[in-house]
Amino acid sequence: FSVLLTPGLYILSSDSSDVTKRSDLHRMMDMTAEKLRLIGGSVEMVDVGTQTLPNGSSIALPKVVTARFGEDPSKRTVCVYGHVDVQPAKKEDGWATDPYELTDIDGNLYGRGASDNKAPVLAWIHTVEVYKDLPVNVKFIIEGMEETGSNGLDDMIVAQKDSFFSDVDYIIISDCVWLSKRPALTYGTRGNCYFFAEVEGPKKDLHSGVYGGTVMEPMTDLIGILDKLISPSGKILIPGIREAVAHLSDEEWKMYQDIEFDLESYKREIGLSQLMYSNKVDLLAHRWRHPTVSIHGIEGAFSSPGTKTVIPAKVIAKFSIRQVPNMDPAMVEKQVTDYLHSVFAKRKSPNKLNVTMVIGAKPWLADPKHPLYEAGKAAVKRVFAVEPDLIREGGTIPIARSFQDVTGKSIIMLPIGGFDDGLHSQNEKISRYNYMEGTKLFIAFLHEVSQMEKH
Ligand SMILES: CC(C)C[C@H](NC(=O)CN)C(=O)O
Repeated sequence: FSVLLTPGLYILSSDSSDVTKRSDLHRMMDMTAEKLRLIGGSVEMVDVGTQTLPNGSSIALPKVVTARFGEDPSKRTVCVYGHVDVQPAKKEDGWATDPYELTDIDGNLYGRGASDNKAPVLAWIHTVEVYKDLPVNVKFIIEGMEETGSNGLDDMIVAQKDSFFSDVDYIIISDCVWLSKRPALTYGTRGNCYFFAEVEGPKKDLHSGVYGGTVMEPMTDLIGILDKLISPSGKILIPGIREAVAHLSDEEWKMYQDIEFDLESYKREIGLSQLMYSNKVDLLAHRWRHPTVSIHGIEGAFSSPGTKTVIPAKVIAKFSIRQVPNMDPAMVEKQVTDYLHSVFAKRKSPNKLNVTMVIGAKPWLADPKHPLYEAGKAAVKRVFAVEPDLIREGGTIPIARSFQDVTGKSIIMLPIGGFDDGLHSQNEKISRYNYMEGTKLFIAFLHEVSQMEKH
């Protein structure tokens, strides 16, 4: 994947959610391991088992790549986590360029996974490569299933807690972006509970002219229950969800208040004239530390151009709920399942509803007063000559909380992606500036960590 930063070259479509692309994902892990070996790492590819597909069959999960550089007991040891799988992307989604051909336009490198998370992983590899004498020991753990919930990684961490992780002092994650043009350090992420809600009716699709009006349609049922998840003003309607949310403390409110963030530029960036909240603190709080429901798509629905007049026999809605302290995915699974069944029952439909939670990732929160964040601030000041923003992230790094709970190590998130990188969207990119200065930031950060007192 060193091809990532060579414009005009093919980037592997390492889409972890599309099982037909699994061979590309396996190649991606092999190339990652090879790159780490080439620069002198002791590399292992850890088998994390298989994945069971909805049809009951199973396929191999991509191996997790671990690497070690240096074993000097007098130095601190950091572990860098990253992922080289990506979200789905098709040119027809509205990309200006082929998502799998890296394209350099005006200093921006466009391609799926450019910012999330291939360039940051590569920047870490280059960091290790350029140091003649690393000031700290560096370990890597690079996975290929982050975008579908880090399947298999939890068990691996538990299994290697007393081996791979035993000498690790700190864990560093660079899988997020700045809030604005100002560099940032991230101390919290939301979790994610991802659901499939399937409504199944007739044994096959039906002609809506011939059968319409005589059957209760699965799509109508599905849209009806989806509409009961969240109100137009963003109030989650599932009983129990809002009650679990931790209160926003005065200290946190003040931190948000002090962050420079311009709502007008935010509107411009996403192309909207109105937001859900019109003041900065409310907006940031709802982006970072309140739950939300997002409806992502409906499998089985007619979605091509044109006018097919069908009644789909079976439709599966995909939606997710971002998790914040003190929500618990197991509890959320029960709340959502019970609620949707009760709403569906009121429709008195003969169709069948099946609700399953396919990802249950917890939120993560660190103490931004930990000395690791002082090291981060010093590194940002050295490279960018400004103080970083201390921010939370609305997205999810599924494994962050397990790293914290299982290994007990302190974590810092050190983003290098730009606020407008378009993660998961059309025309994802990373700028050459962020990539180059970001690499310098990592180099400076390792130096700062080597100067820290051990915690
Ligand atoms: C559980 C999600 C699919 C994880 C995903 N993570 C990221 O985008 C970070 N690279 C998310 O949607 O937040």
